[in-house]
Amino acid sequence: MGQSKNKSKSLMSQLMSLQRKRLYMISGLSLMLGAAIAGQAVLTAEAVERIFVQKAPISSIAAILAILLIVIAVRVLLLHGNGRIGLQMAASAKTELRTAVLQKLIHASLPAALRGQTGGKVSMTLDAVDEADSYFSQYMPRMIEAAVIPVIILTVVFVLHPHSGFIMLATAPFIPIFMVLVGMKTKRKSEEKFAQLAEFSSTFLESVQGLVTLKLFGRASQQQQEIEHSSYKFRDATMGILRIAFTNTFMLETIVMLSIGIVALELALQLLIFKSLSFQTAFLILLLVPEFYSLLKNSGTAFHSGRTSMGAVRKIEQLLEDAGKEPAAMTLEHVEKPATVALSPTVDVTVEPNRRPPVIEMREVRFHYAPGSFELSAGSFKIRAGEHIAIVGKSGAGKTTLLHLVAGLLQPTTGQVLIDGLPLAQHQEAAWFKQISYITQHPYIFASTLADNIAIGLGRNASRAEIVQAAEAAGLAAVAAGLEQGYDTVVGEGGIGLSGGEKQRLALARAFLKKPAVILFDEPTVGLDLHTERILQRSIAELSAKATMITVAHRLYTIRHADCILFIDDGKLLDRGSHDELLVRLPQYAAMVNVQRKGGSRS
Ligand SMILES: Nc1ncnc2c1ncn2[C@@H]1O[C@H](COP(=O)(O)OP(=O)(O)OP(=O)(O)O)[C@@H](O)[C@H]1O
Repeated sequence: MGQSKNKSKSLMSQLMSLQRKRLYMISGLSLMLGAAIAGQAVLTAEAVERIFVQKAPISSIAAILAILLIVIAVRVLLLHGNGRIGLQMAASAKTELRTAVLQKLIHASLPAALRGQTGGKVSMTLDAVDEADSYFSQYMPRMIEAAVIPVIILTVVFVLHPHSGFIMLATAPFIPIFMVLVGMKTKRKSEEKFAQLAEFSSTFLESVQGLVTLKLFGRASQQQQEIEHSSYKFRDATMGILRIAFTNTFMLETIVMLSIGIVALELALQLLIFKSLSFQTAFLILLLVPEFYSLLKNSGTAFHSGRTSMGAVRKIEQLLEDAGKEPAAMTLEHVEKPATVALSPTVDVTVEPNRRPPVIEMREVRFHYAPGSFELSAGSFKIRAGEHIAIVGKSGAGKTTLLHLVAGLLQPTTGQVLIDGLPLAQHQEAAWFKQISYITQHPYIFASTLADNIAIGLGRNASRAEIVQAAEAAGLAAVAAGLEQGYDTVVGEGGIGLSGGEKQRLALARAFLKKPAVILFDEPTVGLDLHTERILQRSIAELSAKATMITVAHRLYTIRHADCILFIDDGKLLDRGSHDELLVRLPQYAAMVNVQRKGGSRS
């Protein structure tokens, strides 16, 4: 807890150190502002003295009034300047924060990226970062003003009339003491509020995404209640903060009023009873005292919003810490999408990979997601360059986990994955991802045109000719031809939907553009129509002709044609070898093949 508090400070202080120049500027402007406030009071007192006490004609104070107007204008400009710098600080700090959050999320390891709820992360990235605004736009400028200007005012008052100065000095600390007490409570409440907001956003997002499923299972109204409940909790947390804010303002006003009253009473006594003070001095002090307390009061209000912001920053920091907990694996940014099916003998186009396929070696690899949970023990084996490997085993055996270890999306708990003899962790992440295509069962389609979605396969801008060529090789050209705007049709969210087979062809087209040296392929478990399956089979065969291919295989065809089959059972690599070898020496494999044959799996 104590440690996390320090870390919160360090994130804030990191942000503050980036703003050092602006903080100096605010300090400088605040000094001038203090001088302007004192000057305005002096000039006003002088003018009032001349007109009302000395009964001088208005014309005699024309010069004073003119200077007073200039001083007021300067004061307004200085205030405006401080406000602007505050806003600039907030804008740049928010950019830093948002960039940090997005970078962390993008570069998080697979388990870290999947941890937590999407809606919560979205609300954190957008709302919590926005909430940090007031720390920079309000809290810091007001705090600097409160540290500089009251000192100037106090000095003037002490010079004029030390008694009033002592009263101000004695009453002023009540404001910061009160602020600290309230602030502590506000920060905790603010953290609560963000937890509630994250929960509310997650519930809402889940409900929208799973609306069809919820309706089909008759859970729509129950989910509605959950949203309602979640929104009430968020409302209560917000109201809790507002309640503190209102109480805070009321208490501050009371303290300020009492303090001004005490100084005014003392001035009146000195002026009327003891006659130890001139009207001009008393009036000047009376003008400065409200300025003094109003600055402290403003800093009190700013302190409240500053604490709220700190709660938000603390939440962001937690998110950053969570996302950074697994330094292990590489990022998801280059992960490719799905496709289907197995090898086919009809290869008629040569796809030259970007690089020579590497030798992949597993050395005593073990992995677990969390201590005590599922453990994968993959042992040691080598995948030769250009070899076609099938990973087989029951559902939940650990096939996808093994694929992710090879891809570098997960890092072994013990042991190593070596690429061309060098540990994967020592390879440049971007360079490694450039070599691989990961074709999952559920390719992600971005809300953009079909052409843009294919072009993702290439790190640079792909030409239309390259896109069309890749689409043709993946059997997607016919799909594009059927669309009204062809390759410029918007697909994904907000555009037209694509069928499962079309999505897989799109994923393949991306891979054709990329020309990977290693293809990781999570074969679809669901059947596709024969035509689609043939197209995909041919495309994948073409793509893998000169690449290393590792398939989580479900089809007997794929399994039988693999150079080597890895059989995994309950997290253990039981055996590896060719189809014929395993049939003879591994009864579990023979049993699985038997089941597949009986099940009529295409072979
Ligand atoms: N992110 C995760 N955190 C914790 N456990 C996980 C995670 N992902 C998978 N597991 C667990 O690891 C085990 C292996 O999962 P994996 O996805 O590798 O199996 P699989 O053989 O690919 O299964 P399937 O064929 O059904 O896709 C399962 O028990 C699963 O519950």
